[in-house]
Amino acid sequence: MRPAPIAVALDAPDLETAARWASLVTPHVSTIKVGLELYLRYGPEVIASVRGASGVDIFLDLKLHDIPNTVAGAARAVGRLRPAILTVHAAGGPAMISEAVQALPDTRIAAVTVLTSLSEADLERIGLAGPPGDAVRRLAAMAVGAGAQALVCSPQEVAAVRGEVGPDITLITPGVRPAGSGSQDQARVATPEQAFADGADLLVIGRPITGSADPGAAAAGIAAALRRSAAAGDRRV
Ligand SMILES: O=C(O)c1cc(=O)[nH]c(=O)n1[C@@H]1O[C@H](COP(=O)(O)O)[C@@H](O)[C@H]1O
Repeated sequence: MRPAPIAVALDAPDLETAARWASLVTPHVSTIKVGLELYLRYGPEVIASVRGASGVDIFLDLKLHDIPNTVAGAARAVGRLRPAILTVHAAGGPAMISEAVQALPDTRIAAVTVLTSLSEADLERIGLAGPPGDAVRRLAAMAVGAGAQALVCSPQEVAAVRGEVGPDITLITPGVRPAGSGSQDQARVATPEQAFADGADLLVIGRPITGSADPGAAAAGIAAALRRSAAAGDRRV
């Protein structure tokens, strides 16, 4: 059985916990995500620890955001870790995105549009007044024009973004919460089934899996729910 299109966010305080979560979930999911907490504490060695002997894809979520030359150098610096996906902030602009893409030809550069933790009220305070979907679509089109092969947006916008950028761009959605789970610090959320039905290619899920008493069973349960959705033909795009 193919692993489900889920990236488990290993937002762990220590390497042992991250490696344990990784070994529990990798039979069920395609991807594991290493973010700032682990990478800043342990550096590149964390990747080998969580990858283990598995063939799981590594999603390195560093959300790079700086001038183009600095981001190009940072992207080259992580190239030897062979991440399948590396994030940059779309708001860094087209030249920055393009430099990251050129620096790492074998990695999918994913541009983060509008963080899923931000509400419409937050966006107004930042100076992006209007529905979040408008800013997400603008940033998505700009990022793809600059060469990004993947985008990060909330599941609430994924169908609109798919309409904007077409079928060939990988759409990644955090802000995923199984029915009955609390949204915590996420503002724009939907269920895994909804995100998948609306066209997400990869669902980023952290605490609903890693905060469960049995992360392996939680990952397997969500993977099975996605398989049922796919079998029922629920995917609309
Ligand atoms: O780039 C990301 O992965 C990301 C972008 C975004 O807009 N929102 C977002 O939550 N994320 C990441 O997705 C994960 C979500 O984790 P949970 O909220 O625990 O499911 C975290 O590791 C975040 O860093």
